[in-house]
Amino acid sequence: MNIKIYDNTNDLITALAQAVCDVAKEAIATRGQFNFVLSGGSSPRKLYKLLASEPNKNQIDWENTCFFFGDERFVPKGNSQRNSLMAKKALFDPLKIKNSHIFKVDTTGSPEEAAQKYAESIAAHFQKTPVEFDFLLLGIGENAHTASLFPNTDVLDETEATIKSVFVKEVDMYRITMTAPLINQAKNIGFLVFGKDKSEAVFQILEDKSGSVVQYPARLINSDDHKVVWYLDTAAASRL
Ligand SMILES: O=C1O[C@H](COP(=O)(O)O)[C@@H](O)[C@H](O)[C@H]1O
Repeated sequence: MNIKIYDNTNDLITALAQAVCDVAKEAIATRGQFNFVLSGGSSPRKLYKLLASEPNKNQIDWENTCFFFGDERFVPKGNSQRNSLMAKKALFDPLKIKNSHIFKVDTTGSPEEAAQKYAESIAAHFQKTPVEFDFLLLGIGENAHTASLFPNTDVLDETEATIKSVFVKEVDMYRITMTAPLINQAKNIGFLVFGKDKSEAVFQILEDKSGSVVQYPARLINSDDHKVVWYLDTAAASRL
């Protein structure tokens, strides 16, 4: 298991930003493109702002970077709950990223249609090559969900590497999410987790042997694999 623990959030975010830059450089040098999956919620805001400012912004060739979302809230374009809106403000606008490089979830149809269209746009981008993102960023909730893989939802049983819609009773809304098999195909996965409020979930996911993935969905992400790195601050790691 690959767990990195930092004294404070700033050190954590700085290290994670450097890891993103390193993967981006390697991906662009070898494959000509960096495919970067963003997470939502509030935790990544600081990371996005750091990536969009000196010196990090000059380390990545943004012209050859494409952005995706691990999950999205099924709400209309421009709604303040959208994960893509936070990324727009913190990352895309400051870096003047072209719209054609941002793969957003279109929520104009039904949730099922949104998931299908998103899966199709990703497949079209990768053409005939395997859908393996270069860096896939994740967070967790206090209930151990990751992306929109929430406890006790059917999408946890999905065996196909794809995009699915799911109604999450807990938050009373539809979400569009990458399935665990799709996430696990990524070349590099980074969990960004800080704060004491997440410490119990971190323990349940990484160390506790009781319960199941149905209760702690982030366990579906292969933590044994060296490509998965947990970036924690001491507060989030305090139960380990
Ligand atoms: O619902 C979500 O929550 C998680 C964690 O968010 P945070 O606000 O606690 O950082 C996030 O990773 C996921 O993308 C988001 O949709």
